[in-house]
Amino acid sequence: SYTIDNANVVNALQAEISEANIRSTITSLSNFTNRYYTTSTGVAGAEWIRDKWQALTSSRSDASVQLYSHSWAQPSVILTIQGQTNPDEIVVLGAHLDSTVGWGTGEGTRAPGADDDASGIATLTDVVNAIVATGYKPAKTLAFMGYAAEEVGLRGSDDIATDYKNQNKNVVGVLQLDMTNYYGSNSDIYIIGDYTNSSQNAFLKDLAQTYLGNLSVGTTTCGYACSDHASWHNQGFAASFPFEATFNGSNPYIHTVNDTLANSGGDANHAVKFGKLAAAYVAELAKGSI
Ligand SMILES: N[C@H](Cc1ccc(I)cc1)C(=O)NO
Ligand SMILES: [Zn+2]
Ligand SMILES: [Zn+2]
Repeated sequence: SYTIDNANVVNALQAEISEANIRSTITSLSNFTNRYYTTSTGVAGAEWIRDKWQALTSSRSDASVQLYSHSWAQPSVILTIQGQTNPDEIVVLGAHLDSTVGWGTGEGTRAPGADDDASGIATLTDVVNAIVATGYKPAKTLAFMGYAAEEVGLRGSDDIATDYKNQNKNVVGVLQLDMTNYYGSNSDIYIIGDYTNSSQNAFLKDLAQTYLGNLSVGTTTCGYACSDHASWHNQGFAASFPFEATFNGSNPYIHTVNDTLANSGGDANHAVKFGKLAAAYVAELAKGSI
């Protein structure tokens, strides 16, 4: 069951969420020629995230960053922050680090993937920064994950979710961020209703009402396994996916060379909302203190 009683931590984390930080990370990631799962720049993009998360958490003895190898070139990246009192309970926050322009993407193909999904990686990265800046120590373990090869069948998250299930890891909740920065519909945040957990979705809505009262929250559905949340859902874990818009209002430039920051409005203002929601999710699910 979900409780909302850690406001001092939520407020402190939310105060650190920065449009400039998120925009900077989106820019860095979309500057790789592509982040496709089989290319040298796809591997380099994953290593850039590993280095970034490592640098952010270098002062934290409770944090470690690992590459997670797959059967293809591009690894996934997992940052683990050990829980202080309930370390066996794991809260997962994920986004995918690969990009594509569809069939024929290969070495040298331009695929910036600014919204899909540099925006999700950048949003999570700023939550990590907020955790370090505030000195927040979670009661439960946090696992921040950058998934490889989402665009070719949710393959990186499928490997990891299956592995965690097989190891009987106690994942108490999963939050997916895929496309957070294109403000395409009337409401600010849309909670995806399929391949997700309905009670965790209600918790997200409560978090938004409590801590993001000025924002409007809607619901929508994908109609298929449209991002990495489905990998966790399929293994029986509670997954949720707050999304940038309705299906029809979502970013029309994705999977093209035009998925750029400029075509997402040129700033990270929409992504900030998801950073603040993710911060509330962390503090109220993983609990702990500053
Ligand atoms: N299909 C997804 C993007 C996507 C996700 C949800 C909705 I509603 C519409 C579009 C993708 O390309 N993920 O990488
Ligand atoms: Zn995509
Ligand atoms: Zn995506």
